[in-house]
Amino acid sequence: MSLITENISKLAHQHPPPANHIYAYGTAGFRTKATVLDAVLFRVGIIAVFRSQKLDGKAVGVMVTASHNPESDNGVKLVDPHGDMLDPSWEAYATALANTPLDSFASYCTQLANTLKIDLSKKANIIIARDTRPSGDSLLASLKDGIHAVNNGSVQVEDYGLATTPALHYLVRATNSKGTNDEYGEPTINGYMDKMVNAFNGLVQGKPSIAPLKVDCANGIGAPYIHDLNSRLNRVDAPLTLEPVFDDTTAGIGKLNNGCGADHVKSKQQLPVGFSPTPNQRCASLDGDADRIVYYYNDQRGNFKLLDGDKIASLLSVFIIDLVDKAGLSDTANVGVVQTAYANGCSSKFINAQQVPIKCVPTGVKHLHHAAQQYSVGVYFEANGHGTVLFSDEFINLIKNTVPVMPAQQTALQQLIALSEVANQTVGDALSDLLLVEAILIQKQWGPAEWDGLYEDFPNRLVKVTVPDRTAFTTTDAERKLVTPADLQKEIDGHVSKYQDGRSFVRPSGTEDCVRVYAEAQTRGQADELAFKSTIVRLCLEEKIYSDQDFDLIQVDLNMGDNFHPSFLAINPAGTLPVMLVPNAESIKADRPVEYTRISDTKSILKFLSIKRRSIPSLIPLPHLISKSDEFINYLLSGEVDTNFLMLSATSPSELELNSTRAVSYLTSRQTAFDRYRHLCPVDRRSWFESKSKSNMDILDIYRYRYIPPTTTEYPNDNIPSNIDKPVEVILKNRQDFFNASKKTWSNVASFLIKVDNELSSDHLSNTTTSTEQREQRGPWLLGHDLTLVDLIIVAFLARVIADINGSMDDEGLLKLLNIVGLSLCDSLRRFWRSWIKRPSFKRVYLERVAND
Ligand SMILES: CC(=O)N[C@H]1[C@@H](OP(=O)(O)O)O[C@H](CO)[C@@H](O)[C@@H]1O
Repeated sequence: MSLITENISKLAHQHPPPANHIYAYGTAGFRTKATVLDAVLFRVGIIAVFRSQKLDGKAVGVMVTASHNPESDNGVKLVDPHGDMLDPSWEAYATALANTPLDSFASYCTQLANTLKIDLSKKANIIIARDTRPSGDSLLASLKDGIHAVNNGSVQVEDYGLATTPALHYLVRATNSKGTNDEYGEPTINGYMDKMVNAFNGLVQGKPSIAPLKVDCANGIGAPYIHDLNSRLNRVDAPLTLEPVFDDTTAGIGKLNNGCGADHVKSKQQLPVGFSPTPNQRCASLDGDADRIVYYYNDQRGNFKLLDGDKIASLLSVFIIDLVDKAGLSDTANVGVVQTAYANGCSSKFINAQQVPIKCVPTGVKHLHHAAQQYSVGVYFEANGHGTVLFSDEFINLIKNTVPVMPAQQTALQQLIALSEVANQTVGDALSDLLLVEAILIQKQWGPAEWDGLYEDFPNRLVKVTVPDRTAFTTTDAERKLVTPADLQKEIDGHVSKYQDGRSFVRPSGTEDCVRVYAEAQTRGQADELAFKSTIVRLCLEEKIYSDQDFDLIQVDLNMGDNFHPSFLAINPAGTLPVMLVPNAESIKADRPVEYTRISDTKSILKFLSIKRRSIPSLIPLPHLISKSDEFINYLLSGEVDTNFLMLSATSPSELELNSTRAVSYLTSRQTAFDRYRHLCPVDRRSWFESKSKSNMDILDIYRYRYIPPTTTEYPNDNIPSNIDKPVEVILKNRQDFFNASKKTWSNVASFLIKVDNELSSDHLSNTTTSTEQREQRGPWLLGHDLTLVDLIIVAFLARVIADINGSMDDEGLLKLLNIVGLSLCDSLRRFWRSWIKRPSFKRVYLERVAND
């Protein structure tokens, strides 16, 4: 037996493994109850030395942490010399070593060293650190025992004590690259902080400050780091201040990740326990080793709003793609986003709409990291907030060597360089992500609601299911489809097909003994997305019994500004909905490419649909009632009671505040669409496009600047943001005009409802006065017994306005509307509404979606 084998054997016996325990080096290294980890840590010490020796003495890292798990857990993971995760081929050796019986352990080590052709006399360099868990100290001692078991006198250990996981990754890369052409930074914690903070300062220099950020440190190692970061940021005129909370790192009192931290916030979709931020206060939570971060806020109505890894990736990718554009590099560089199956469908839709490619990979950061390396700039994030932005070496060379020809290009290049230095290039890093997000928010002067407004998440659920054997579940297509158990996927598909935009998948967890079931569907707030005029057409299709085979229904997402996309403008240059394309029969018969006729005004579409289905009762009014019908239809389509404006309207400062979240969200995503599609807009539509963009921006400004007090003398001056780009008088005047226009529109609604109610209770079938009884019998529709187009238009209007005031599609909903506009009674209108809500067409267009919620 060699001296080393003897030494390993002797020390291994001081760290015996517990009986009947199987360990696996999973997505996050070894992770389990701290009480059964002693032997694992010892053995990881040995594999770390082997790894370093195999790589000619390059430094490898060992981090002792169980990240977001409870305080009683612990874990360990290895870091390769470039600062990334352990090479997957070595995960199997680590697993084998951890599970080898004590008696054969020393000989297995020698055998493994032989197989891997490791020269045990070579030097090794190990960098270690741990998080704040009470078990950390003794586990670190076991790790050191393992390292020294292979010590031939040339094994170097650098112990950084308490550190975050990403800082350790940084230290490993910085140590190995020191003195080379690719020097990553000073290999100290100070160097790590300095690199990020200096680059951040460059990004925000001269920008006005934004509100302080509350940072929940999960009572973990992030706490001292956030305090340190704050003191580094805290210079005169600093645009950012951090306010740490949950920063008690006293070990052993059970506070770590308990009721706080990123995992609590993300998985429970709740604030940390006992934390009550003020409305619109920007907050962030780190996890126990500060490699994850999620943001959130409570809106004005007290609703909790999560800004998770998907929202962070969206914010970053939009910002970066814009800089790459401005730097004149869009043709040479590719920006991509990497997500997992857990990414919310809306985030993928949003990112796709920015023409940024998305790659979906299996869960686990190593997969994301690897895929992101394929892009010039790869943004990767798990929905849980673990991620970063990778800049390829070629791209870094490109931005450093491009000679700018314009000041804007120079700024963009400088900002890209700074971003690449703020972003941790080795692993997801809560601190670095925080600085990236904050730099963008400072540049845009955005609060959380504006950021949140990029898109609205599909509602979703993530459920853990304990099964007897999770290995029975195997998947394909980046874990989005089950291969086994047989037929389960078919069943899932069957369920999913019943939901619009539904998506669901089941996969075995890589870190816990369970399978995870994820589901999302487009069920909330759909009424908002429904264009009033488009639902009239859908009602008409239902009333005239058109089947699915008769038409293709394509939904255009107004929330995302899809109606300003060049492909939509090619169909309808007016950018309005609905629009109908009717294939030209001659072209079909002549067997040439099908030509279409476009019908883009609601009235003509309705007439077309009604006339084409003659066998079914006509919706066209009798000739002598046409002018009456037109009077109502023309009014509703005239814009006097514009439903899109009503949705955004506010008649007073308090309503402005109350509506701000929804309005800012809607207006910001539209503004993003304008900015995105501007250069693609056909020349002859440019001035129209700009006027649309301007009126959108004007209303957005009214909401964004809602904090500016009406008379500046009454309030302290610091209530006025220093970055406003309009004179205060103009802002105040626009706001007042907006209140007036809102009041006028709502009063038009009231007058219109009274008019409809009067009309419904009058008799225009004959000039003779009818008794009340006869009136009751004359049918609930506006023109009498027969349902006509005007009824469709009125009910679609009612449904849209009721949805916008969060009313229900029943009697209560109408009463709520009547109450808001100050009307009572309106019996005939209520009867009209009740008749509608019973109709199958109404149920299909409005209620089936709600039922899915
Ligand atoms: C749904 C989810 O959040 N899964 C987490 C969790 O993996 P599972 O394989 O799902 O247990 O832990 C991993 C390691 O921290 C993390 O990368 C991953 O995102």
